[in-house]
Amino acid sequence: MTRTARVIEKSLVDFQTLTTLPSPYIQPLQERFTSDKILLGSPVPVIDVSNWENQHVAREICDAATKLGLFQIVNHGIAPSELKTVIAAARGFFELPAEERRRYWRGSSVSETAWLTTSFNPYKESALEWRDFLKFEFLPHQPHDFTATWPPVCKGQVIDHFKRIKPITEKILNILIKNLSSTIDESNEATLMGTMRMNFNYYPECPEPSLAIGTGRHSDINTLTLLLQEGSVLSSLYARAKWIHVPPTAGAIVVNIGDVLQILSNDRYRSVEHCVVVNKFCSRISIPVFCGPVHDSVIEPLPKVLENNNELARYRKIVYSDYLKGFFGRPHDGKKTIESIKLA
Ligand SMILES: O=C(O)CCC(=O)C(=O)O
Ligand SMILES: [Fe+2]
Repeated sequence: MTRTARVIEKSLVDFQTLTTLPSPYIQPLQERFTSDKILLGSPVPVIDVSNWENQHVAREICDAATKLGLFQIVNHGIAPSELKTVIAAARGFFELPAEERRRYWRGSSVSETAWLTTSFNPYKESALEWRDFLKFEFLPHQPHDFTATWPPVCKGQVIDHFKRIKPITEKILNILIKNLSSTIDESNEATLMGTMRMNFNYYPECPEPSLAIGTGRHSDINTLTLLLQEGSVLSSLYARAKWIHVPPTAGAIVVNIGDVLQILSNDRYRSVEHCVVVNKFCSRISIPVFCGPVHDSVIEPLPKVLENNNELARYRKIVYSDYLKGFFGRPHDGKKTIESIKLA
């Protein structure tokens, strides 16, 4: 058995007494995050969504989706105490004894819709990511009791968080699609929001953070991600232009545009490349909720967008399950997946 194989059989959380970074986690120089790569003075928009009907709010959302592909929302209606509860539930899971956590290990999880793993794609990566994650899937056509096998330590909080996030996701998607002179209807609903997935991402303290990466550069491939994050400047999310810090802000939710919205809008909206840096002294939790297509959706620019603007599709059509295979078949690698279906 190789050293990499041994490492990925257990969670990072079980390595906590290390003083140096194990070699499988050492990133090549060009992927390490150094301060000269950070763009200062270019703040991520923070949008107050206390009144969804306000035209100004819609304009700010569409503007941010067009320019950076990422923004934060505040006054969204989820109380700070409710957000803290779901973060605490995630920590509760990663603090369970190893043998309890192992029951959910990918490939042998006691649940078909919740599983734990480490890094992103450990068998394809030349350097591993410094992160464990527990994924929960809300897919159509599940038996009504599909959450029964989820970890009792966090199950209730995951269900509650999902119920609170879902209507916010729908409101943002409605605004973005309306701005394309289109509407959400039976023809596109399953593509825009047929599935929801939630991660508990856990980034433990890292002995040599400057050599590691928490989550490698990528854009999310779904439609829209609503992410709850804790952290600090040195253990946090960064998004591209150069790299812009996405400051953890109490009560705020990060919204990021995924590839499917970029494709559907024929490049009007931009999916945003992002990555996560890790820290020597504090661990970090983030909880993204990924809203996306059902697997058999055909992804292509919306006919209305092409028609209204008299333009040609910039992407070839693709069934979402094939798009997923492309993304999950390689390490995190910037925007390679969307580039692979771009028409010349
Ligand atoms: O931890 C974060 O802030 C972001 C994680 C992320 O990009 C992802 O899970 O897709
Ligand atoms: Fe992401």
